[in-house]
Amino acid sequence: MTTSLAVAVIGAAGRMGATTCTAIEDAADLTLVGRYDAGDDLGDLGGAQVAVDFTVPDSSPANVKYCVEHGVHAVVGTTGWTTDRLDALKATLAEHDSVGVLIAPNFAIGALLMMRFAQQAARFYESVEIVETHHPGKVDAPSGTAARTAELIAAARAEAGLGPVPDATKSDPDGARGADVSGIRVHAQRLPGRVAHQEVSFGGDGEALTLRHDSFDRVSFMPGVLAGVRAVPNHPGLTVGLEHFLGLD
Ligand SMILES: NC(=O)C1=CN([C@@H]2O[C@H](COP(=O)(O)OP(=O)(O)OC[C@H]3O[C@@H](n4cnc5c(N)ncnc54)[C@H](O)[C@@H]3O)[C@@H](O)[C@H]2O)C=CC1
Ligand SMILES: O=C(O)C1=N[C@H](C(=O)O)C[C@H](O)C1
Repeated sequence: MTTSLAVAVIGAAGRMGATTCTAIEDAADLTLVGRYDAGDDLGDLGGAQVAVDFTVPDSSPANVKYCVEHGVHAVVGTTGWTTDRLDALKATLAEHDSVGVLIAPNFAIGALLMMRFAQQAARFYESVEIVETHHPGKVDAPSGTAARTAELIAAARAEAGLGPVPDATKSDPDGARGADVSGIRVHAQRLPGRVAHQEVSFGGDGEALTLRHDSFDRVSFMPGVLAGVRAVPNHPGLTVGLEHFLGLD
């Protein structure tokens, strides 16, 4: 007989939280034991073995700390995990070494593949830029996915001995060239009708390579979220990136 994994959702009233609650309810091997949103006391998290956090960047670290301190594994989709926040979480996890936390900038399988392909292509091209497009309700820019893609590309470029991306711009008072993330230009668009989209454009002598991923619906994130929920109890400590649970590393 297989036992069901008890799961709580934090941020349950939000766009991703609500979709996640439905996906858990529809999964035969998972039981939704708690829905929490802003202002709720997390209490014993309904007896959850795993909590999923889709809240806001400034709330997520405290929620995840609470989970770890209560022996509950966590799957985190919320963005905004700076190095300082990750370091603080690692310190908490060091005191609770049987607990696992997965922080995933993007749960969509195609987005993970796009990031991996971008990492592979990076060393072959002199120039690269990223354009991310999201719904106007998104509170952070650039997206966690774009920031992570830029960091992966920057690391691959450095390893290949590539210098800075050529750019003759001398005057840009309004920031038309976008954000500089680890030396990679990132541009963010916010448009109604969009969910989550990213294009990585590489340029070389007389050629271009464009990698594009589109999430047209939040259900695109659910197979990844559920894979993370099922795997995280077997991965104590901190894992950043769902790819590490999918054999993509
Ligand atoms: N990793 C991934 O694949 C994805 C990540 N995201 C990220 O997930 C986060 C949430 O996105 P959405 O659902 O679109 O936002 P949303 O604004 O629709 O939902 C956030 C929810 O969190 C609640 N909340 C705020 N503070 C809270 C607290 N302290 N405790 C409990 N609940 C709290 C809000 O009331 C709201 O219901 C964002 O950081 C977004 O970038 C979104 C989509 C996919
Ligand atoms: O806020 C969103 O919607 C999304 N957030 C994540 C991000 O910032 O990368 C993942 C996905 O892009 C959707």
